[in-house]
Amino acid sequence: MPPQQAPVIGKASRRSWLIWFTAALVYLLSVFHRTSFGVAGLEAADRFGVGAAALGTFTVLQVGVYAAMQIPTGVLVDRHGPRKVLVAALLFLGLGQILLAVAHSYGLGLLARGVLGFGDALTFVSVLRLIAAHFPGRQYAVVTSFTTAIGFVGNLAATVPLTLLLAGPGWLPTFLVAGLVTTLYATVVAARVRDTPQGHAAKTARVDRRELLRQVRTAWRVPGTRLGFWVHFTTMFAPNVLTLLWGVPFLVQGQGLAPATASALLTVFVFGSMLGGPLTGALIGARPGLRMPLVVGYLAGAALVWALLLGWPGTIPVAVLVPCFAFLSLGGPASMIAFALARDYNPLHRVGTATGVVNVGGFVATTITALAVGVLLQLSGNFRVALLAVVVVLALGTFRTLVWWRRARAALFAAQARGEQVPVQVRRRLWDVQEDRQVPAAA
Ligand SMILES: N[C@@H](Cc1c[nH]cn1)C(=O)NCC(=O)O
Repeated sequence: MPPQQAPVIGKASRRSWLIWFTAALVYLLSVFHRTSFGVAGLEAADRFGVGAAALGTFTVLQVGVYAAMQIPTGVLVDRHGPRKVLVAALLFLGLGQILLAVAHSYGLGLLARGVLGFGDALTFVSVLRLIAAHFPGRQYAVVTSFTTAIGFVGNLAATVPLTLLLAGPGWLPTFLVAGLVTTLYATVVAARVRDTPQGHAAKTARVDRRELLRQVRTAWRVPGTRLGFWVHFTTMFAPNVLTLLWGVPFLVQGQGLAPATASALLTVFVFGSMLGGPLTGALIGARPGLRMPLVVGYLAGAALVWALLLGWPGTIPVAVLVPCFAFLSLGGPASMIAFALARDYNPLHRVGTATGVVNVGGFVATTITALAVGVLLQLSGNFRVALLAVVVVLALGTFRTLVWWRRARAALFAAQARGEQVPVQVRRRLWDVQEDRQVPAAA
């Protein structure tokens, strides 16, 4: 087992904030590259000579690679430290974008987005691991939410500014410069980032595959990690499915809106998350006991929103769509609660792995739902029927979240009874598992 690192007590230093900011800019670049296909899609279709279905493959491939790489990323971060993994992330992101700049065939385009998805997958978990090492527990949620807010600047840069660059200098110079800048930024990260306030993480001995699997299994068995997985699964997939793939087709083909109006409506998700993230982070940082009530409140509200969207007779007015999307945009900030659970219920040397496990949840749910919506749309030709896939995944995720909330609480009661320190003090309720059926303790 790797040596334990001391958690930060008191306040984070100025140096830790600078290190975090340097790493958060990697996440900004990552989100910029991830979302750049949103506005480059039509030009890509022209360049590669493909239709809309083939374009959808780019998104599914990218999200699929991202999801598949989360657990390996967590393990890599715990073994080698976030600095090295962030440097690797920038090199893959840069290479992917440079390949895309010069690609003229669909095959090379797909390879480029796959490489880019690989680099993207290495980023977020590394930044969260860095935050866990550099900041005290009570600041974790708020610094994490600042990170995602910075990520949304990358998302915004990939909208109008990228459209202007593609229309002006064009595809090759735009993506080439974006790729080169990203690659060069790796030198800054290598020079400035430190894994822990003391320097680099203590070197861990080489561990074999069985030991790595044991590390993943141990993280997965912790009720707090499992709860985090289901919280992430259930809260963030619907905003993702709408913003990454089906939002524009639903609004244009299903609701008869102009493409420009549809794109403008989807920015509600960006601004909602940018505002909601720091608010949620500050709230749960100050009152960790509110974490699960907030998740359950969001899930109940999301069920109502989907009932309204899918049950609305005829065309849904924009005045209804805007508040509905604003509410759904809070799914991203709510999903950050999942990472706070992973951080609180795992020792620091396993936080990367647990974070990776949790992050698989939302992206697996996104991939499954995006594919299911496509299949149902093909079969029915009706968006209301196709989007029922969202409702089914929401119901499944809510059920599993409630099951694991109850189990995680039982583990907390058991730990409290043993006199152990627990992240949140909880009082037994009528619906809690009874004492004679307690499950093993978290962490
Ligand atoms: N929960 C998201 C981030 C988020 C926050 N607000 C809206 N979205 C997440 O898991 N992000 C991972 C990533 O790589 O972006």
